[in-house]
Amino acid sequence: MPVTIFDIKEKYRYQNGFDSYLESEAAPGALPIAQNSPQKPPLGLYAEKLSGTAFTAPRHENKQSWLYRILPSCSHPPFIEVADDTSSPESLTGGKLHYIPNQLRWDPFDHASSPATDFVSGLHHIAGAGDPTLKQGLGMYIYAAAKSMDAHTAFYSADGDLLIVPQEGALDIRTELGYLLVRPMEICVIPRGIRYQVLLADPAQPARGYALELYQNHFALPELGPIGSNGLANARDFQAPVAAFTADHGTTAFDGTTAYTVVAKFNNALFSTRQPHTPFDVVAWHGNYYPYKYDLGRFNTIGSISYDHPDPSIFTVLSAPSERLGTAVADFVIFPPRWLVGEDTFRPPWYHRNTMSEFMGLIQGGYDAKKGGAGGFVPGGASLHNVMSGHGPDAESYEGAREAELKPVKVGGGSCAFMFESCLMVGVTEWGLKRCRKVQEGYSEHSWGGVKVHWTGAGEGRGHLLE
Ligand SMILES: O=C(O)Cc1cc(O)ccc1O
Ligand SMILES: [Fe+2]
Repeated sequence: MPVTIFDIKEKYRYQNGFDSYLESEAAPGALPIAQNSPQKPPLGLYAEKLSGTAFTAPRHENKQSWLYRILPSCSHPPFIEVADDTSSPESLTGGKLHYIPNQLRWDPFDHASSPATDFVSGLHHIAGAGDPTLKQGLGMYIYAAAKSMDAHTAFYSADGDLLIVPQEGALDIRTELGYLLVRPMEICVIPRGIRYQVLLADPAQPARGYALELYQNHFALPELGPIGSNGLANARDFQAPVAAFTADHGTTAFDGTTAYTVVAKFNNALFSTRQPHTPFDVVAWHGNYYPYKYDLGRFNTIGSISYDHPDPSIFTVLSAPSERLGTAVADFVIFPPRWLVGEDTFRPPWYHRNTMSEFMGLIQGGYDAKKGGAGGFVPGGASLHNVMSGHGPDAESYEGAREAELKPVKVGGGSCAFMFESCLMVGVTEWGLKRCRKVQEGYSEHSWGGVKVHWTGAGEGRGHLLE
């Protein structure tokens, strides 16, 4: 049957709200009224709770959802570890982490080299910190997929919440809780444990992008302080799916004729099991633990309308707090097109050494502090400026901005860079340093080797006490 616009609209209906309490049923009467687990849930469904925080987490942090499904997700044979050959391009494990103070930049990462590579086999661990077994830290990933995941395969991660940033190719993501269409310039978050399948929205358009896995805590909207009650990413612009299910449940859960594969990411290793029933059999759900998407074009950018370049925290879309107030394990920050009007101001980012680490990527266009083109900072590439690794505009961008006429300028029309910023020192995997073969030789020399001396003062000096 040809797919019609009506089908597409039905498939991608959303409910709006960040951290809201939502509910959806794909068959009338599937949600129990006024209780969660009746003796016999409606329509012969099973009730299953999915928790995203400890049962006893404070109310304002508590995240749970109730799923009403045809069969419970425990009904599967044991998981078996998938052999991981780290020399294979399909290896998720990036290898040991290397901690180095040098500035690093990567050319655009390759698209999938094999037509058989899907989202899971094309997911590469590039950098990270901490440990999923301790639920501490984060992992950063690059993905490249040439094809949709098999229609009978679902994936989940026990390691954390995955923030996906498509750079090329729209993703049609089927989750247990419903569908999300995520195009470049949109992002989504799939919480820990939720099973999903990543399909290419256009099978002719291979997908490539970035991802961040949060081993601890969950993303929240940043505080707005004096900005007030609206601004940056507004809660109502986050979209959650509506329930969508298929009734394909085999005969018994353990009969030999297995039809569906479930792949689990567990401590950065992959395990799989096969079961006769589809994991996408959730007929209804309610709760505040759900996958969501956000269109970066809806970001309400705020900046200086007087002078000086503010901290990039004003561009924070989502923030995952650490235990320390105001300090994030992971901030997701974007640099969208915006007006620069600052008077007597060096408008690009200042030179800096940061206690936080900064992993940056470019979704489209250019970035005002770095030259583009071959060997520059280009879409699909990345950079890492680790804890206290000095950086800032390259020499060329500095000279340009120093001399620029300070009229109002729209910077970055049609462009969008982003940053995964973390309070943790970030290690780079073997894949990131070597196997991907994208590290730019001489990045720091090309960028800052040529910074000019503009000093106009004397050859020596010493501070004097005021008399
Ligand atoms: O390093 C970067 O390009 C990211 C960045 C941007 C900015 O406007 C201020 C500080 C900062 O780290
Ligand atoms: Fe920076």
